[in-house]
Amino acid sequence: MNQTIKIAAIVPAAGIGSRMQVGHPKQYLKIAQHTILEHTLNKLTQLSELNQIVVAVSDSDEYFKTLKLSDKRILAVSGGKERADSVLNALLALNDKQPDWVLVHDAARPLVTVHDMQKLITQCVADNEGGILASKVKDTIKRGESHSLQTVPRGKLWQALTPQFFPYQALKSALQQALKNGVAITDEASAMEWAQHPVKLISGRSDNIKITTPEDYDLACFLISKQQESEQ
Ligand SMILES: Nc1ccn([C@@H]2O[C@H](COP(=O)(O)OP(=O)(O)OP(=O)(O)O)[C@@H](O)[C@H]2O)c(=O)n1
Ligand SMILES: C[C@](O)(CO)[C@H](O)COP(=O)(O)O
Repeated sequence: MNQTIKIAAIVPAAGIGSRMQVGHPKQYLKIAQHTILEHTLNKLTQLSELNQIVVAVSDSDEYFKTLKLSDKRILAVSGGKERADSVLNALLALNDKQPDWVLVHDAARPLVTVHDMQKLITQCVADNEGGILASKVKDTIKRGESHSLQTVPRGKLWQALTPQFFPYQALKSALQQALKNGVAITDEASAMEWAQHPVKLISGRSDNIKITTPEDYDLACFLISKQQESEQ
């Protein structure tokens, strides 16, 4: 990796975790003695390619300051109303650092592997194109509400994961313009697609799950124990 390339990570961690139904932000649920956010940051801090790690936290967050985070690259900024607002706040906070690339990774995805993140970075930098980790759809997909209306052809369907990795200036501009135009943005790639920038699809592990509901938490507890066993 060219050492002159400046890469910053952004961790959206300002959500309330309503679908987890635990009464506090899910990123502070404990798994194997550490919070989900700490597990996620532990993965990111293994990337020597990162110059900064900007964590977007809610202004009402009382938990982040209690974490024992020793990595000097970690910086907290205010999150926003929606995930995209939190990411944009973090992008604006990086204005003085002017990174070349940003790696945006959900706090709620602690299962990501360092290998997958390095693969994403390497392939995007080599091709000078932004991209995302994604997992090819494996199930039959139906469209409908109470009844199936259609079986959706799945040959070209992917589940978007994170990290999502884009040139800093292009992403900041695309996200600002997309939000100003009222575009529905649920990930960084949707803003880049709207702005007609390329979005590479880099195959990532399907167990890089987003912990959203109670059953995701139970699965993540098992998966993290397996990851820790394999690291011993
Ligand atoms: N205003 C927001 C909303 C979400 N996130 C972050 O974006 C990631 C993915 O969002 P999601 O899984 O939807 O988390 P929540 O919004 O907390 O969950 P819910 O939708 O169930 O409330 C999470 O790490 C979450 O903390 C954020 O930084 N700022
Ligand atoms: C960014 C993301 O994790 C990609 O799948 C997803 O869009 C986040 O969606 P959420 O509704 O904010 O959890």
